[in-house]
Amino acid sequence: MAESTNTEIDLSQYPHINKGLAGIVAFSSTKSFIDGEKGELIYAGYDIDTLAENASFEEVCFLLWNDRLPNQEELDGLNTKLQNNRELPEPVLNYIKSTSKNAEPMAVLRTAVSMLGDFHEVQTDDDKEFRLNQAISITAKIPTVIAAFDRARNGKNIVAPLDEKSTAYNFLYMLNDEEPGEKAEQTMNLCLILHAEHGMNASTFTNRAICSTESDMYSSVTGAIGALKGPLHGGANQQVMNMLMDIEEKDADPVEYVHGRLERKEKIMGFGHRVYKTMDPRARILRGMSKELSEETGHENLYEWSEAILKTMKDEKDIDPNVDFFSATVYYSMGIKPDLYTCIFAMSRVSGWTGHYIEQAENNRLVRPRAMYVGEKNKDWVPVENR
Ligand SMILES: CC(=O)SCCNC(=O)CCNC(=O)[C@H](O)C(C)(C)COP(=O)(O)OP(=O)(O)OC[C@H]1O[C@@H](n2cnc3c(N)ncnc32)[C@H](O)[C@@H]1OP(=O)(O)O
Ligand SMILES: O=C([O-])CC(=O)C(=O)O
Repeated sequence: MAESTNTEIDLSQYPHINKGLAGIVAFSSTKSFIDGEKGELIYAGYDIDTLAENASFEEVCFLLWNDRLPNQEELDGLNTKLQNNRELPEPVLNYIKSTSKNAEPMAVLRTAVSMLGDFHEVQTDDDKEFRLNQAISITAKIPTVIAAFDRARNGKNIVAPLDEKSTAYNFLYMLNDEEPGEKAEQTMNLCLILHAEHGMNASTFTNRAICSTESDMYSSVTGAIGALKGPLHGGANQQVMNMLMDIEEKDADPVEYVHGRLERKEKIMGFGHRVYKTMDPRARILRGMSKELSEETGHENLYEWSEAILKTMKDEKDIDPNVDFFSATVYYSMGIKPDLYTCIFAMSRVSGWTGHYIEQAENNRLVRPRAMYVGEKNKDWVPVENR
């Protein structure tokens, strides 16, 4: 065995270490502000409640890409561009058709967005215009990928995107092959607004780190999708639904169920947040939607269990729900399959990711933090036959 001759770490090289980069401010940004103590969220100057009440997802996209709201002409222009960019290139569609029935939707989305990079827009002289065109193209195509995959894996015909209507309407239309009602469109629009942007979360950080190497937007969004997929981030919404389904299958009492998981030191998905120390304002809005939709669709039990879980988590751990907790029952009430929930998150968050990409590219510095080396040093080389 090689002998270690030096395990001392020169701490002067490392002023501090922040596991998980907690509390580290690495970028300045105009995209969003979060007050974790008050439970406040602002996108480019507008409170989330104001946007939830008044905006369309497309207006939020414009806001995140331009730091201001569009006038009517600009909004019409953006809507037309999004509508005209929804179709997928044939090879991407063929890939989606070729995926296995059991493929993870987020993995398919990640690969499809990566493939879309092969068909990227023509570089224009104006970098900003080029980046905006790419942001529009990716944002327009993600719903088509998700709907096409879901229909292909179920042996159903793939529904071509509409060249009219909102992102929310078109997505539900492609997914179900029927025109959505006004309520369904409004609900989906609201969900897209609520998930669009959230500061330096793990996927946006990943996206900015990739952008900082002067890599392209498709690579950044592909990486971000990979980061969002994990259950500690966007993947939690699917896990919330799995938990509710598990409670149903086991005919369990939700309070005892949560106690059991906490005793086993398991996390309850949809709870806790790195920044919020109170109720996530998006969860507050989604909570109301969940109640209303659960009652309307006869899934009151799921909403009641959610409330029982919320109370137990507050009483036992003083931990509040995050955006992923009530979004699960909202999507369920809309008849959407649980394994698509994180994809719908990505369909919205792509607006924030691409907004941050544009911001990073316009004021770039390579993202390159340090790691504290805690391994050994000065080991002697031992030839392979002697190890
Ligand atoms: C869109 C989003 O990404 S929102 C977040 C979605 N993710 C989830 O819902 C997954 C469940 N939640 C979590 O895992 C965490 O709360 C995170 C990852 C979101 C935040 O993590 P961190 O800021 O690193 O907090 P950390 O995981 O260290 O938790 C602090 C303490 O609270 C506990 N805790 C935090 N969240 C939970 C939870 N959901 N269930 C049970 N205990 C929890 C931890 O066990 C830890 O306790 P300890 O100090 O006794 O060890
Ligand atoms: O901010 C975070 O860490 C996670 C989150 O809520 C989000 O990305 O919406």
